[in-house]
Amino acid sequence: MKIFTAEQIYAADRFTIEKQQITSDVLMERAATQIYEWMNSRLQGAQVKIHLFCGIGNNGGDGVALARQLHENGYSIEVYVVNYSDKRSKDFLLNLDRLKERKLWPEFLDSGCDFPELGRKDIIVDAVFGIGLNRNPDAWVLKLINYLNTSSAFILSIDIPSGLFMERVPENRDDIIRANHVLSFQAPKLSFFLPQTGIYINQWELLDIGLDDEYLFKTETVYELIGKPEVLPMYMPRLKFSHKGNYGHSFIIGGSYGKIGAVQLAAKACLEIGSGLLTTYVPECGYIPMQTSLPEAMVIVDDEDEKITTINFDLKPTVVGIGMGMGTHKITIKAFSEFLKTNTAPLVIDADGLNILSGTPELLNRLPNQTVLTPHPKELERLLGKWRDDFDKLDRAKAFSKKYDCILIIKGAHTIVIYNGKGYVNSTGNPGMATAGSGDVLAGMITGLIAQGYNSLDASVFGVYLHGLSGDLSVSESGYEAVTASKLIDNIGKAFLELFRRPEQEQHIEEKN
Ligand SMILES: NC(=O)C1=CN([C@@H]2O[C@H](COP(=O)(O)OP(=O)(O)OC[C@H]3O[C@@H](n4cnc5c(N)ncnc54)[C@H](OP(=O)(O)O)[C@@H]3O)[C@@H](O)[C@H]2O)[C@H](O)CC1
Ligand SMILES: [K+]
Repeated sequence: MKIFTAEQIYAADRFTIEKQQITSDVLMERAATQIYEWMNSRLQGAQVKIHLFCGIGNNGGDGVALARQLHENGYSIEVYVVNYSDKRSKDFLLNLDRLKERKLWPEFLDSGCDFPELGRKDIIVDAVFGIGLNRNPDAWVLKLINYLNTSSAFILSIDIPSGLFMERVPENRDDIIRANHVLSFQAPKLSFFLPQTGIYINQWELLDIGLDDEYLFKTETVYELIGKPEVLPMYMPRLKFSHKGNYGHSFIIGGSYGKIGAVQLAAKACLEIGSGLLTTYVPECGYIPMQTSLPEAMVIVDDEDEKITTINFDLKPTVVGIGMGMGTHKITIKAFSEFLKTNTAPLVIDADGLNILSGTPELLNRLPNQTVLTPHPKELERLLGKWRDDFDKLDRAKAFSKKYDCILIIKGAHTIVIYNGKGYVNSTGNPGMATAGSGDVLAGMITGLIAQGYNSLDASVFGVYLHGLSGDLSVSESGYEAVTASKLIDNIGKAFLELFRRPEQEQHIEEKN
């Protein structure tokens, strides 16, 4: 699903208005009706007090139109106009008049006024600012935002929490509405998915206001939210007349004394996701652990017992995954550097492989095209340098990926795969996955997908999605705290099955037919 910028959303509005031969207030009315229906289906006429805080732009206009619909259907409402500017929008004014025609008089809030009393069980509709916010709100508006945040009432934000910018991080953490739920129009907003801005949103949902399909389809976006519809077409079914040689030979290099487990996890995940063959390269101390825990894998050992000192092997891997638990000893750096001189296979680099790269950046020039790098935040910072904020981080990541023609996977609550100036924002996964070895599993999964013939970008996007889905399945079995990297591996198979599971309702209709 595309993630549009504010400019693109405004352009979509104009295109829709022109093509559907409607006025702009029809779009506003559609927006308000969608929110009304969402609220009504949950409240079912309950006599709870609904406080609507409306700005003076179109976000405020949505709020005022919603107030009218709620009132007409018997809900108990209070409307407040947050009078932060004289530049009231045309459709806001139109809807304000419609409210007054019904003898509904909003309370106007200005600097210096007292804020209304809010009950614990009340509902706040936040329609102060939408996607048009372009500067810091005045101090008294920030005070209001703070006041709303400290109330215990449920906050429903329209389109985006007020105070949250579309493309930059707020200066002060307290200047943004902390929404219990956001009802956003047509498309998700990038700020919902970044660590510094996503924290203001507990849950979000999209409402379709009928923006023109042609515009939405044709307009290219930099960011895309990756869900099932995006990954299903990537799936490569297995062929009936195939053998293990068709699914590639993965080669996983890593481990050091006390960290052989990282290779075990990556190797298991690589096999579980479908790699045809797998060889691991570990220090000698890893031989017995690898052979006993993973009988499917072949093992080559280094001459040294505790660390990798040379990477000598006599096989032609389809793909190499390197770095998990490898350490950054001088001699290991030398071995890695020598390996890069001759390697031509596609690469997935994780953990200490990344630390070596950031300490010896000249090695970056030796990476084959489309090498996949899977850094966690600290490793990413070592590669990119300190970023100003999450948006700057994305810009730096795009520039880095372009410079070295590599695929950069920014791991987080919403992992983002960066390549060729684009960002693929993952939608699966959960905080249970913040656990030891989770990254080793991801690196192994991506390696295993490349082995089977997925191109490195698809393998990254699909691998990240399946990894998150395995995490979601693990949580449904054991709760957040008990998710471990091994459980993620156990659920890779179920994640594949889940991809093809149709919603129960759909199955039921088909059975009846
Ligand atoms: N397609 C859709 O998604 C539709 C969405 N709708 C709703 O419209 C808003 C966007 O409305 P807009 O009027 O463009 O913007 P806002 O309501 O967010 O802001 C209004 C104006 O406020 C000014 N502004 C910005 N920042 C500040 C500030 N810190 N202090 C004071 N004033 C500020 C700015 O105007 P300026 O000229 O003064 O810069 C804004 O324009 C969207 O979020 C949806 O809720 C439509 O209803 C239907 C289509
Ligand atoms: K809002």
